[in-house]
Amino acid sequence: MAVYTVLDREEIEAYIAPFGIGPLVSYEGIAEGITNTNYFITTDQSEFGSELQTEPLQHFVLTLFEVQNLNDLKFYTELTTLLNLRGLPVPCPVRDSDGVSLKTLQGKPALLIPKVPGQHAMQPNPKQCRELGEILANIHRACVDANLQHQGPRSVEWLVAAAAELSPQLEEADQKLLNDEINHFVNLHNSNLNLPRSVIHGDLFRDNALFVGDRLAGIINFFSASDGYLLHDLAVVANDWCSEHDGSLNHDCCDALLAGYEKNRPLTDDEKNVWDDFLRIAAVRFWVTRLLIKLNPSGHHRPGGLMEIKDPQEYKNILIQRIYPSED
Ligand SMILES: Nc1ncnc2c1ncn2[C@@H]1O[C@H](COP(=O)(O)OP(=O)(O)OP(=O)(O)O)[C@@H](O)[C@H]1O
Ligand SMILES: N[C@@H](CCO)C(=O)O
Repeated sequence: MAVYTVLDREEIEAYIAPFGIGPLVSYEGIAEGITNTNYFITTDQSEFGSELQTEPLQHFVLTLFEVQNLNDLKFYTELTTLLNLRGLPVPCPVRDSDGVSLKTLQGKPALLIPKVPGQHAMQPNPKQCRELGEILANIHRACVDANLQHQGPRSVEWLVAAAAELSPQLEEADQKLLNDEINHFVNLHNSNLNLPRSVIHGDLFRDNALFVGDRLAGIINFFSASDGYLLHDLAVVANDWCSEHDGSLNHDCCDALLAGYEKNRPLTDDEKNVWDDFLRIAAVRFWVTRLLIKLNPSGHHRPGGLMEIKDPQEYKNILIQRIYPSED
């Protein structure tokens, strides 16, 4: 569940009033998500629309941030507004008449974001992967053009320190797997990689995109966007969107993802040379974050309960399959 902070009708009505989005019709806590508190909000905008307006009800997501810091949220607003203005399917926070979007509710930072229609593609097809690749490339191009910069907490140094903390808690075989991969990554990182970098989404899993049929309606959850290799973003997507149950790569989906991406931003030769390494790095990164939560759940409490624990084994399987791909 992800309603850590419970809101009542009066609180929500008072919060949305300055945004001029019409009176509250309904609200409902969102069960999905693990980090923040989210509510779906429906308002009636008929008083603002013409008689020709066919859909007076408007839908939003009200997010209360349980962990993000204000600096990250200001950057999130700047980034999503820029991408939205570039015509990309990325919703950005609603502003009040003074141009303010970030306010507090129950003492926590909060944002009101238009709801994207559609469903998460939990079993994506190649067409959807291709579409995602095309849009991801355009997001990367927009970030490079705007020369955005924002430091995130998940640096190489963080990964090395996290692995060192985890290692003694793992079985011998897993310790070796983790330490070998970290060494492999550090060696690669120190080899003067000359790869394009910019701000990246960093967590573009299937539950952070919505499709109407095969059309990508929107990408959400840019809350941890920060500086990184563009190729890392693409590898995170490939691992989550293009893996079979045993972790092996679904080549139809992955080829479609890469073809869509390269239509709008061809990979450089240097990027192609390290693609397989980046799939491994992206797998280790999520194996580590999931292990950290699983092995230290008390460090991940929220006001209303414990965070959902995502399965580290899934990412260990993906990692093993990227190192030793099974025969097709
Ligand atoms: N703008 C939006 N439009 C449509 N649905 C949304 C939107 N924002 C959030 N949701 C829905 O709410 C769910 C939870 O949101 P989100 O993924 O941001 O949760 P979180 O707990 O903040 O993040 P995470 O689970 O990735 O750590 C999403 O999976 C999605 O189904
Ligand atoms: N997408 C992440 C959780 C949020 O960062 C995971 O599946 O491990």
